[in-house]
Amino acid sequence: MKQKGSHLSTSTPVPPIDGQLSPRYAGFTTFARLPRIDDVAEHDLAVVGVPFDSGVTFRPGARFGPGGIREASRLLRPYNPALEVAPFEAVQVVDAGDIDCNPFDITTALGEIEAGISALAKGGKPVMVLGGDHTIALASLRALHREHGPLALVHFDAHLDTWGPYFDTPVTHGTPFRVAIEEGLLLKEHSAHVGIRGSLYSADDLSDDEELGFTIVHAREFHTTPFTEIIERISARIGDAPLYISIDIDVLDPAHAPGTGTPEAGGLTSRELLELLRGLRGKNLVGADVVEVAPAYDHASITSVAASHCAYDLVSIMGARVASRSGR
Ligand SMILES: N=C(N)NCCCC(=O)O
Ligand SMILES: [Zn+2]
Ligand SMILES: [Zn+2]
Repeated sequence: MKQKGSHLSTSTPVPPIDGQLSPRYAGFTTFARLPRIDDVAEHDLAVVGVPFDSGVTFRPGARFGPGGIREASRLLRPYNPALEVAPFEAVQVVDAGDIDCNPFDITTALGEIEAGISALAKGGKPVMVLGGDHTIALASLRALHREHGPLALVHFDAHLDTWGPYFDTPVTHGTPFRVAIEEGLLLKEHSAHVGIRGSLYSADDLSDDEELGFTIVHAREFHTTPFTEIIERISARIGDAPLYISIDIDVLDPAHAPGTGTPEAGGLTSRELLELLRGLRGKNLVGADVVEVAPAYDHASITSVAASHCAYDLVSIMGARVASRSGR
């Protein structure tokens, strides 16, 4: 059924469905009730789901992350006061649906995900990826590296994800950033992990990570270091490089994100994470992901709501940059 409030437009961006015309809990589920990619002639920024979780080492279920995040995103309103932008007004943001990827073969799936993201990013268009487990970040970095060359990375996570192979399998959700460094996808001196905590396999995990070139903002530093200083440190690290932000939702404390596969106590609050993202406004953000949302372990959509709000801020930052670059 054609939805009230949906329409095809030519000159101005097609906005999300208006909650005053069609209740926010009604109709087809797209991110923030945006138009689907097929509903518009062209897009400036795409949101895409990657329902893949064959790389997990503990609880499965992140394949249902895109659906959970989209459902929670119905509540989003068109104006983002924290960033002072109306992200869907100046540029055409679309929901590109989900990338079909093989659940039984990680290498095949990564190729499919990379191809899907590449198609959406062609010409340097920013992409907002909804995971999926953290394995998919590797495909996303490969795709965006093709467009932009080596990228700065800000990686929000409880885990380093620079471990080596598990069961002789080199690419899993515990390894994407090691492989990304090895493939030359990242600018080492401009990359950082934020929110790291929890038990490790050995003390070497930290020194191995340092040898790969990352810097770490540990979760416990949030107790001892002023928040603005942390933002400045991350911001200085990135500089003007093309930036990719990867958010593993388990960077949040399990109280703020119970719906995830490898939870670790002692994490960030959702307010802290959102403020960190907002501190990166104005950066050359070319792509981002929110991963590891596993709705089966969630309660009252706490995790999906947090993830959808992170994605909204990331879309706001990317959209504002596209708009200012094209004089819109
Ligand atoms: N990327 C996430 N969420 N977790 C990685 C955990 C890998 C491990 O426990 O060995
Ligand atoms: Zn993690
Ligand atoms: Zn991770």
